[in-house]
Amino acid sequence: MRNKWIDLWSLIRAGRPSIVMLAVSIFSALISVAGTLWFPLQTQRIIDGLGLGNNISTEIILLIVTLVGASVFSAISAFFLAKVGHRIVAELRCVLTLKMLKLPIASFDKVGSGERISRVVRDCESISELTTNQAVNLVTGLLLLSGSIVVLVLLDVRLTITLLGSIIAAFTVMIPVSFLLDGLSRKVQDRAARLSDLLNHIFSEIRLVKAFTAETRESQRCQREIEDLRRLGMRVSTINVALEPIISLAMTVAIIVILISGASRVARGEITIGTLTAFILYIFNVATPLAQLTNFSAELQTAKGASSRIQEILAEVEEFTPVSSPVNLSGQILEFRNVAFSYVTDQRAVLVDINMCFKPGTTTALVGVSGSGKTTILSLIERFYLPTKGEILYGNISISEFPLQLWRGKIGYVAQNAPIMPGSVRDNITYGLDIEFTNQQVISAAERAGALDFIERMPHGFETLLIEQGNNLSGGQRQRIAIARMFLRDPDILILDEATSNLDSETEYQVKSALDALMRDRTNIIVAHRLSTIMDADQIYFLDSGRISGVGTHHELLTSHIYYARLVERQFQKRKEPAFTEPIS
Ligand SMILES: Nc1ncnc2c1ncn2[C@@H]1O[C@H](COP(=O)(O)OP(=O)(O)OP(=O)(O)O)[C@@H](O)[C@H]1O
Repeated sequence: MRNKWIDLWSLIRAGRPSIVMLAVSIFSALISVAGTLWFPLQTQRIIDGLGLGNNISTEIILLIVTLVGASVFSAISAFFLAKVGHRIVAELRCVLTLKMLKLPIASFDKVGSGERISRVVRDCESISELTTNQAVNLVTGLLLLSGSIVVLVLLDVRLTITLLGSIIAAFTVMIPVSFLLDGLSRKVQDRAARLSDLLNHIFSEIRLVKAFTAETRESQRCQREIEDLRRLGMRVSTINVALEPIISLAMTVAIIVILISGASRVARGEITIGTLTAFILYIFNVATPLAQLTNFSAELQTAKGASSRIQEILAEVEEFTPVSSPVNLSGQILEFRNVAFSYVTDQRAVLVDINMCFKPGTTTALVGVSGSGKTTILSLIERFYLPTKGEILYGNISISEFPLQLWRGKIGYVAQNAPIMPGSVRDNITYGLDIEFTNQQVISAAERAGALDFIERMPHGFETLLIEQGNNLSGGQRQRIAIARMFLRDPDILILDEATSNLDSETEYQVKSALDALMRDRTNIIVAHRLSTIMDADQIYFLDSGRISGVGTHHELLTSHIYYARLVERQFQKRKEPAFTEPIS
């Protein structure tokens, strides 16, 4: 079990709080608290002075200066603490985001993106709440409480005991209620997060929802969450509604108790009327910090939970990358030697005894039924995962020995759905490339990818913003943007996960010619779905349940591999009746 205090403290330290700002803030808080402590005493002097018929104008000016000064310094203190707090959170969010980006893909298989977003947004916010508002309250509250008690004891011990007794009695009632409230508030937070997760899923898959006319079903699913949230919210409000009269009743009782016992002592001449007034004013100086401290303890629990979750992520092992590259990373043979692989989330063997060879200047197609392990092979080449057994070699050196950035920089990956990142067309074409490209280079890449025409027709050309997931682009246009990116990247190894979706013949022709140009003189590895691609390949690996069951050219496999022949017939000659009925694997 991790120590939550250490987790929280190390996170706050990781946020690199400014010592100077903290010092300014605490110094201002001290001045403000001194003013707040002083003003009841000043009021006492004014009242007692009035009773004695003294001139009190200087005292009144002093009171005003004290009150205004206390407020100004309280604001300065709160401002600087807030500044420190926000810096801590911003720093934490950056550290956490960078850390998550450095985690291996396997880590994302275990924890979904929704939960990760919640760590960066919500958990960091809890720590922000603690380090900004709550820390301000804690510092000023503790100072005010201890200072008030000292002044009260100096003024009158008996009345102090009466005042503290009545306030503590009131808080004894309030503390369990506020803990109940805290538990409920946390439930509200969790349910709100569930609702936002659900909404996130629904809206990111809005096409699926609409295609299956599932609007009513999804809206009912949301309604259930919204209803639960409403019920919880109502319970919080009911308790709050009950708590407020309890607090004001407790304060009234405390004032009445002080007034009664104080008045009798004034009558006996043991204290002045000014002292009694000061005591009444101090009730607020004692009660307010106590309420703040109760709140602080609840927020502290939330922040401790949040910091443990954040620390869990920070403790995860990042992708391994050696620091130096021993060889020239170009034009070498890429080879799989006895590779086996299983995903950590599912111990099943996904790849078994894979031996493959990809030569520079050739095109290799990976073919097989869905789930046979083609994409997994691409992921291993990209080093998204490490083989469970065996080795992947480049120029006879294990690819795990190359610095990750250098290795991935040699590879160009055109994914099936050609993902688009938020930003302009230009940003997307130059995505992930460190070198600055001239406009002419970007235009030429777009032209070679067959994308220039449609980009120029867009409202702002290369500066047109592509909305989320490239929804303002067609599938073929997205692919051509991805191909243009590859022309700039100029990789040695080109990996293509061919789109399964059908493009119209004109677009397919454009994409194919762009790809042909891109593939020239590279090591091309294609997960192939189109017959034309397969026929053009120099060699084909046929995958069957994670094993290679055939290798050769299209014509060789057609005659030697019955499953290949059947797959070709079934997948690519769809107009004909399938020639067989039994499953392929
Ligand atoms: N992230 C993952 N975690 C666990 N299992 C996975 C993961 N990705 C894929 N698998 C499993 O590994 C096996 C091979 O999947 P893979 O995606 O490599 O197949 P594929 O041949 O590319 O399929 P398709 O042609 O449908 O894309 C499948 O059984 C799949 O369920």
